[in-house]
Order: sequence, then C-alpha cells, then structure tokens
Amino acid sequence: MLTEQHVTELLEKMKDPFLHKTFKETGGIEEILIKEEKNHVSVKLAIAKTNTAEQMQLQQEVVNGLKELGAATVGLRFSQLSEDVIKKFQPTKEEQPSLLSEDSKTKFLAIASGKGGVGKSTVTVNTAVALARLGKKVGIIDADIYGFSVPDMMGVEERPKLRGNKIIPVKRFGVQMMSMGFFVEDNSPVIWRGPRLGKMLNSFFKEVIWDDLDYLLLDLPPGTGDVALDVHNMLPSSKELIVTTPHPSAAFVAVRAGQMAIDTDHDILGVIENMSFFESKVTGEKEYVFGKGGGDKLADVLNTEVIGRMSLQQPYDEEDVFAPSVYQENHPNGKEYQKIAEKIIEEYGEK
Ligand SMILES: Nc1ncnc2c1ncn2[C@@H]1O[C@H](COP(=O)(O)OP(=O)(O)OP(=O)(O)O)[C@@H](O)[C@H]1O
Repeated sequence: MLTEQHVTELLEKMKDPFLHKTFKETGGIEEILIKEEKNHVSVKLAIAKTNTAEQMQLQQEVVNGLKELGAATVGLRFSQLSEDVIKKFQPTKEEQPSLLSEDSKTKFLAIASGKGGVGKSTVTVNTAVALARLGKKVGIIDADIYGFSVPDMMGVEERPKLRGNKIIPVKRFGVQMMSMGFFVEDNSPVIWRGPRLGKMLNSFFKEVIWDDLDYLLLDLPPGTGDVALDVHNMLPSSKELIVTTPHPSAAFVAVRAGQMAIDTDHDILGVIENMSFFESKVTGEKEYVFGKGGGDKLADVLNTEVIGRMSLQQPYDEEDVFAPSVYQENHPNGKEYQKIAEKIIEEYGEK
C-alpha cells in the first residue's frame, strides 16, 4: 500500500530543475495527501521557477515515479520557492522565455470527452476559430496523438517549417496548430508507447515557436484510459471543456472524463452538448435524434453548466475554401461557437 513515507522518500531524491538540488535540500515538498480509497496522491512542490518547460519535465518524472509506487491517479501542484531559499542555492543558468515561462500570458484550455466520435476535435477546432474571430491569438495542440485529426479538419495540407531546430506552427483562420499528423507519412498509425509519446507532447510546448498566444487549446485523447490519463498529467494547469452527445450512455461515460479532469486538478469550465438536435430546413422543427438531456445531466453531476448546444449539421459547402469541419460565422453552429468563445473569455476574466 502507498504510504506518505514512500512518497516522501521518492520526492526527497528528486531535484529542483533550476537549483539542481534535491527537494530534501531545498525543503520544497509542501504537501502530500493520500486518498486511500481511490489510490490517489496529491502533491504540492515548491520550485525555483514555475510554469516552465522544466516544470513539465519534472511533472512527468513525479507522476511516473508515483505511478510506479502504485498510485492510480496523481494530482500535482507547484508553487514558488521563497527568494531566500533560491538565493542560498544560486541558480546556475537563465531560463529562456517560453510558452510555459513565468511571464507567459497564455491560458490553457483542454477539450475532453468520455469516448471517441462525439465531436471533441470538431469542438476544439471551432472554439479556436471562434476565439480567433474575436481577435484573440490562438493555438491548438492536437494532443490526441494516436487519433490526430485537427489539420485535416481545418483543411491544412502544408507541413510546419523549421527555424534552426525549432518548429514554426502552421496557421489557418488565424489559428496556429501543432499535430502529430504533421510528422507521420501517408496517414500511417502512430505506434509509439508512453515515454516517446510524452517527449513528443513536451516538444510541442518547448520546441515550437508559438507566436505570443492568448489561448492554447488542447485536443485530448478520448476516454479515460492510460493515454488520456498520461496526457492529463503532463499538461500544465488548465481549464477543461467536456464534450458529450445528448445520449444518456455518452453522458454517462463523459462523467468519468470530468472526474479525471478533477483528479488531475483541472477546473471544468463547462459542458458542450454536440449533435443535440437536428433542425429541419423545411419546417424548422427540431428532432432529438440522439435523445435529450445528456448534457444537462453531465453538467449537473460535474457541478458545472452546459455552455453550448450544437445541431447535427455539417458546415456549408464552399467552393473556394476547403476546411471540412470549420463552421462559417453565419452558420447556426458557427454562431453558437461565437457564444462559447465569449463565455470562455469571460470565464478567464478578460472582460
Ligand atoms: N454537430 C455535428 N454535426 C454533424 N457532424 C458532426 C458534428 N460534430 C461532429 N461531427 C462529425 O462527427 C465525426 C466525429 O467528430 P470528431 O472527430 O470531432 O469526434 P471526436 O470526439 O474528436 O472523435 P475522436 O476522439 O475519436 O477523434 C466527424 O466526422 C465530424 O465531422
């Protein structure tokens, strides 16, 4: 059984990534909480610089270490070590400014679902485009590494360019994006396992020249399996949108995705009910093809609200613009996404 002593022993040996001193030396272990019934460990560590790429690396190390000790889920928070302690150990090198650096103003928003096919990637892409339409600088990381679809949905055929050994993201409709899809040939399957996967995701944060982002949206892998959990644990602190269809069984599995967000210390910003209804073009009548109430039920259980309901409808066909999943601004779903984007901006306290 996992005990506080085991966790302490593990953490005391690990090092602060900037001071290169163990947490035993820096006194950086601030809190260890174990929920025995769920096999969940919550840890708070003080480090010399928070919200950096180094923090992510450490985050991964801590999570892997705790899982090896037997934890099923891990909640990890970081805080700032006091100036006095930092001075005592004198940092060795200056860190480069990055997306995850202290002065970064980028807000993270992850999009999750209980199962595949409910429209999680469609929601990611359209929420990003809607934020960009409101003048925000937006990026997407397609963290659904095995099931990447963002470039395809946005009709992107070009690949990112390199500057030195850094990658410049591809941009369309004002949205910068990075996806595993750019690095595989001919749509072949990705057969990587955990560590390499983690490295790839890490490099999407560290080795990409993101252009001054206001928002970075992350399309998470569907479900609540190992990959989804690993990705959750690797992400910096972020808010989440949970996507479901109105069908009761879809909403039921989505509860678990919501629970995973909570267990990994991510706030749930709201639920999006996709494919809520079909509206007849002829009579304007709504038909509830997949049933009713799934989104409300899910929001209820997760103590949040439904912030958007999308009709079952494809974007309009356009002759000169190819982007199979991007709704136009005047499309009913496009308008609904604008409302969601406004709500997000409000939630992040920008208005
Ligand atoms: N509101 C909608 N109306 C019509 N089709 C939709 C709608 N939302 C999504 N779709 C279609 O449903 C399919 C699945 O959507 P999407 O790929 O976004 O789901 P997903 O949850 O991300 O799936 P996965 O996680 O398995 O990749 C796509 O073909 C998409 O175009």
